[in-house]
Amino acid sequence: MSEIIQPTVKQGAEAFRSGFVSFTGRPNAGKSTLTNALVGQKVVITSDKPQTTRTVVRGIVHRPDAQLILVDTPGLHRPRTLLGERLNDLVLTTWGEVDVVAVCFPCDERVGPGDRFLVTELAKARRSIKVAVATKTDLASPDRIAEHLVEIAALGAETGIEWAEVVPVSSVGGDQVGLLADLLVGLLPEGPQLYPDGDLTDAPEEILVAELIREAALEGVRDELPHSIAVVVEEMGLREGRPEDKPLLDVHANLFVERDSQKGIVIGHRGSRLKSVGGRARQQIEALLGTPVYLDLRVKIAKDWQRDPKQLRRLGF
Ligand SMILES: Nc1nc2c(ncn2[C@@H]2O[C@H](COP(=O)(O)OP(=O)(O)OP(=O)(O)O)[C@@H](O)[C@H]2O)c(=O)[nH]1
Repeated sequence: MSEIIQPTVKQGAEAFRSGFVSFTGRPNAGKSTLTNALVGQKVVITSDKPQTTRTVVRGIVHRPDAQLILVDTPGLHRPRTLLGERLNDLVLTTWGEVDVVAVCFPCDERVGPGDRFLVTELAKARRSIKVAVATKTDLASPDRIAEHLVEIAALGAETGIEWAEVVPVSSVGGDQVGLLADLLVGLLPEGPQLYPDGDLTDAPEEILVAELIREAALEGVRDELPHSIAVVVEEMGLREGRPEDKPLLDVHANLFVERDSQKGIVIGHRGSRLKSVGGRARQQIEALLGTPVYLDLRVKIAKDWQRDPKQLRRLGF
């Protein structure tokens, strides 16, 4: 899935364009949902818990005239843990490498200090073109959207950023998503196709599967617990000796929490919660990979892993 093929330049009246776009914005701004809406399939997980995104995952939009590679970054925030610092570093590095940075400002929230912090940092990344996206327009009145666009323009002026475009969209309603794709393509440099037709992401399957399990585990948990959950796929492979028309994919995964008390919550009364998490995750994995799945999911404690460099490495950060 992840191989980069030899560049081929597609022929046509208009030159083919290709490049990288990074969505950024405060936690919960709708970046992951927008990535999936543009790709047309779920390639990154989403949730209503802030700071869901931890890895840089790429979604790939294939068009006859262009290839748009979307880089989904964690939300930038004032770091409180070592994990927080690592995630912020990842964001700053990404901004220096992409062609376009698109900042998401959710319409159901005012432009605020969190946005100002982020945009002030972004202004330092001089190389990339900047676009503003007003997300979640389905949650706001036309008047509120208009006001929001004015606030976004003012923030640009205040921080010295010149927005190449300011685009209102609703990923859930599918509103203006196509227009946003057109505008982004227009900002990309001319270049060859970078990924094979049909590839929608270059994240390894183990990562996608771990993320789907984490997404299922995040549903219904509160407070600090979402941040304490990490999932690692230890082993994944087709079970041997199965008939060719009845394959079964074995997935062995560990779900880490930071404390004993959290383990109890995740497992639930007599394992009920873990069972439903496993069931939901299994359905999503089967939908993604198109094979029946046997999911062996175990809960383990990695004490205070968010603050421990050794544990962070082990969990892939
Ligand atoms: N109504 C509505 N909800 C949306 C829209 N886009 C995203 N959401 C919701 O907003 C929440 C956050 O969306 P995500 O896409 O996970 O946000 P994110 O910016 O990637 O979040 P982090 O990974 O935490 O930084 C989820 O509950 C989404 O369903 C939209 O266009 N309309």
